[in-house]
Amino acid sequence: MTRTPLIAGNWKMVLDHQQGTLLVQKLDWTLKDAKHDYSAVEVAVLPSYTSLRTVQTLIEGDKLSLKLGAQDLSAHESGAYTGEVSGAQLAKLGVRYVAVGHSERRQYHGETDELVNTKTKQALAHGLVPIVCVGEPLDVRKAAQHVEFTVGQVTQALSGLAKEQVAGLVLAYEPVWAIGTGEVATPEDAQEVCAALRAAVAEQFDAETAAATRVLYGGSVKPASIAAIMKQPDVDGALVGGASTDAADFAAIVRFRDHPA
Ligand SMILES: O=C[C@H](O)COP(=O)(O)O
Repeated sequence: MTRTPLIAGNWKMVLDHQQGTLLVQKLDWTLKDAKHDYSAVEVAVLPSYTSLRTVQTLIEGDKLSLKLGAQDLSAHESGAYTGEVSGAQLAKLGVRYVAVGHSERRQYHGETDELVNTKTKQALAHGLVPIVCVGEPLDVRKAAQHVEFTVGQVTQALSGLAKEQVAGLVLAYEPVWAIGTGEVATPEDAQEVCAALRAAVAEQFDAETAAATRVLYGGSVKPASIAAIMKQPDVDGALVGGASTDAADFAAIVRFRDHPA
């Protein structure tokens, strides 16, 4: 089973729509110059809600090959939920990917595994591809409980889904201690957990499903660290935060095949 690598840039709450436009234009030029084959390595950007429309217009108008993603969605279908954005609204805007259960949502907004499961189902119901994020905090890693912890998060996030749905979604392993800290998990750390998550999907669904599901690594990914991470057999891409807000760095990450591991 071949899994197309995915490099997704999560801009978090960093760029406004004008900065986002510039970034996408620079990224597109850089990748065009490098003759990037988007069918060989897929590229997505996840702007803030306020920039989605601008980036979508740019992608559509200039026929860019970048995919559009959102950073979150509401667990509700529609109605009186002030401040929330629904899966239907995102789908209408041409959004393809949506991050669900990012550790910053879990940490600062109290998102539970149950809520992550509901949001995953909402995303799928609207034809969006959820990027389901899991990862252990430092104390769990120190206690060597990281595999059990992240497998538990994935099992609950995927509960009640059909195997066809799981085959099409994306998991992202992001150890909390490596996010925005400059601490990158070693390629072997990333492989250990990504392989365990795939095995957990095989157990919960089946081997064919697990072979199709893409598993990303995230946490201080930089141009210098990506190639070794991508060499790992169970790592199918990266969810990039800080480095995705710099066009040259993000393009270099997308072009990981150009660098020696
Ligand atoms: O969603 C992205 C992750 O939180 C990683 O962020 P970072 O690359 O800034 O560590």
